Amino acid sequence: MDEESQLLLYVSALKRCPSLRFQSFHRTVSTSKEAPTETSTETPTETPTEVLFSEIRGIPDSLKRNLTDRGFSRTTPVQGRVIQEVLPDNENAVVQAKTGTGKTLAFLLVAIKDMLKGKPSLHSKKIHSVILSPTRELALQIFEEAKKLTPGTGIKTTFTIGGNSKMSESNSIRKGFANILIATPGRINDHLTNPEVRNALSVNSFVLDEADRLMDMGFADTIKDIHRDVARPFTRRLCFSATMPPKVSDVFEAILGNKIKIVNCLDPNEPPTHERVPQFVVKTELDSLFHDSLALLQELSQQPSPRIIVFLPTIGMADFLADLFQSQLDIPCYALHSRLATGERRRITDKFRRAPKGILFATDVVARGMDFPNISQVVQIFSPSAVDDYIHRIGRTGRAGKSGESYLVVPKQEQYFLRSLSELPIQDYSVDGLSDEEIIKYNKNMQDISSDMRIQTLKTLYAAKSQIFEDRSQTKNSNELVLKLFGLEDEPAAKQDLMSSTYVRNIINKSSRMPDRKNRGYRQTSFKQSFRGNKPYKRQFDF
Ligand SMILES: Nc1ncnc2c1ncn2[C@@H]1O[C@H](COP(=O)(O)OP(=O)(O)OP(=O)(O)O)[C@@H](O)[C@H]1O
Repeated sequence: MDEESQLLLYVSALKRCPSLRFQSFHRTVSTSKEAPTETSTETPTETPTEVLFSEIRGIPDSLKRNLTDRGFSRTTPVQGRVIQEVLPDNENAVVQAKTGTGKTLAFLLVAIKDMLKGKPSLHSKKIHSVILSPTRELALQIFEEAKKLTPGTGIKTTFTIGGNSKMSESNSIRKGFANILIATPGRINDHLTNPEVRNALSVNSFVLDEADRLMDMGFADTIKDIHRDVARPFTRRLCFSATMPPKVSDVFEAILGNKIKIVNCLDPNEPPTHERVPQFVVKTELDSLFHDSLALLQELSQQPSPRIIVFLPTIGMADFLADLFQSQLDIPCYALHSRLATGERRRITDKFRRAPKGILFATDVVARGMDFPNISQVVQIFSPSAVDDYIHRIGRTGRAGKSGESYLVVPKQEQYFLRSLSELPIQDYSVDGLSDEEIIKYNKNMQDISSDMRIQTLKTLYAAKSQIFEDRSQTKNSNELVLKLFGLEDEPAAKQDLMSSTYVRNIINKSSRMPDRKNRGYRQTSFKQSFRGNKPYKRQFDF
């Protein structure tokens, strides 16, 4: 079968097989003459994947010095594969490797090599590499990585992200202070309406980090628009992520065209998460979810250097639990989400990054790509929206060969989600309950939070977790349990306030109209209305 049909076979297979992931392919559908075009389900290639940076040809001594200064002597497997299979030529590539394995440095090395073109340093006022990130925090992190990598190369790096001064960004670009531009999609798309910015482009590499997330976040058309404005015939397109579900294939086709090299570092015989990250599940009742979460965090806080990230389903929940738990956890608690101003987000991110111990209560704004050093545990309270989210969240710990642990605290109403994790090595875990004294303190802390705040937070939970309340056989019970969870069971005014929300009422009424869950295949609710009324619900991405 010729190479062109290999590629068509591959992309159409991606569309046909919903469960297909790149694991079953490696170095496939490359239409480059010199690379093999076999389609195989074997384990990744035997190419030696960990090479010494000092032995790599094609990167200048200044770059090698900067790597040594970072304490990096040899590549990680994904870096080794990318350096040997992607760096030498100018092909587009899709690279998949587990979380925390050094994908950032891999694509930066390619971008730098592509713009230096064999010269030891660059003297240019043009943008030669555009790197897209789904979140501001990740864009800033990539920016910091690039700045540490480029001293002595003449390469200048800048970023454009929402919440940052657009004028200063535009000046940097127009005055030629940017050869590498790291951006979030919305902001760069704004800048590209400026002809002076477009004239500054001579892009050798167009990189999508967390590529599947970028295409999944409703950005697909924006990504295509940016690609149309940024890419030139000589531009190399690179897509990187730990997960690459097939739903991104049509956008891939639009961006990657018909010359794709697939570099897959996942072993199909291994789970997609780190074997170094033991995974546990705490099964709990809805009304004791906070109690059990607090008890777990108290237990984890006793270890020598507890640095924990707790993922919550909504912004309100992140703020609420950081506030509620702080006085019963003897380590600093931080809340991070997209409703904070960019400056505040940077301050909290930096503070937690430097803290010897602490707990970061966050939404998925830090679920992907974020590299906080020495995260001892990841705790997810409520189930994530999808298996990929579960994998990326876990990937915040166990990075760069370090150890870590993962805990999922899930109420009975969401334990169906565990079926989608059945291939992962998750063990049951039970926490010791809070002592009577701690329960008294907890209840006081809960009552110290205004019932308005508790109601508002509870409403966000209805919005994000409507499926918990849709099951008619459990709705009445679930409504009572969440009121108890928020200490509102004895506050009729609060119940009244909750029921005054159109959205909440619609969910509860909807469940009364729906057949019992046992008579219908469970499906993820794609709710039609925001809880602020009958406006069409636009999935709010918290980034
Ligand atoms: N060659 C190397 N040697 C040692 N450490 C490395 C090397 N390359 C990267 N690292 C470190 O490994 C950690 C993870 O790197 P990085 O954040 O790029 O992983 P990733 O694969 O992009 O993760 P994610 O999938 O979560 O985005 C970082 O702390 C980075 O500094």
